[in-house]
Amino acid sequence: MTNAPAAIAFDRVDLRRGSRLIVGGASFEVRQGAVTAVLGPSGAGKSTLLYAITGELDPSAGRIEVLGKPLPLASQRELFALRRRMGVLLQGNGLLTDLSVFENVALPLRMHTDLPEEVLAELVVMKLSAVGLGEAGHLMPQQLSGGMARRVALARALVLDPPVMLYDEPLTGLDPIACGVILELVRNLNDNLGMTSVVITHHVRETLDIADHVIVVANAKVVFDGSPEDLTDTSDPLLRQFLDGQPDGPIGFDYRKGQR
Ligand SMILES: Nc1ncnc2c1ncn2[C@@H]1O[C@H](COP(=O)(O)OP(=O)(O)OP(=O)(O)O)[C@@H](O)[C@H]1O
Repeated sequence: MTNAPAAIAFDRVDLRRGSRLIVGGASFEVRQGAVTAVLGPSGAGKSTLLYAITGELDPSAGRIEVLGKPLPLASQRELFALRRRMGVLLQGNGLLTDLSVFENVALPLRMHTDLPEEVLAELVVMKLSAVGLGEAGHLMPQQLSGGMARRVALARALVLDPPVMLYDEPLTGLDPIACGVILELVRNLNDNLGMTSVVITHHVRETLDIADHVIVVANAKVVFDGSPEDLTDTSDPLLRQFLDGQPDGPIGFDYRKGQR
């Protein structure tokens, strides 16, 4: 796994919002085929990294490469083509409440392909089955539990067979059992569909169990880049504060205008 080529590479990347540096000098690689967890305290810049990967936020310095393409891309057309190759599961599920589960999952296929209806239906049912909801196509979003809705959103993110899946806080609002189901799906889908996965999360312990590789962002920097085992065993005071959930330590929680 560690010798697999990089699906995503950051080289000394600075990300700003206005003049404010959110993440500075970030260098790391996401290996093809791996599940990479991006961890860090609230407001550290994890979602900002995701926006940089999807090309929604251009770096103010450094180089980003995604699936062999250096960002920013030359045209909107190229950017849309790249985005089609990235499945994104956002914090809210973003299901359309007036469409059935089937139609929600079918939406990207209807927008981006001209597949005949029977092929489209087969693909939708296949993806719903992959998340354990093969017989739920007729339900409306209001009839779903939180965990089921998250799985429908996942099926929709997967329906165009993206080589890369990006998950932003996929466990928010779910009970421990539903969290376990989602994390198991992340791992199994990654392996069975031959994908590369990036999981941004606050759920440190649970996610370390399924991750191959971990990046920790804190104090506007990448402060750890390594294996889950090395993170768990670390004696670094900043990482220990984060892992053990201690309120006092090297990680600052104050918002300061113009700095981090
Ligand atoms: N569009 C924006 N304009 C200005 N500042 C922003 C914008 N989006 C995020 N920020 C700031 O960037 C910082 C990092 O935010 P980000 O959402 O990346 O953190 P995070 O680590 O994902 O946090 P959380 O875990 O709470 O979701 C925050 O201080 C936030 O206020």
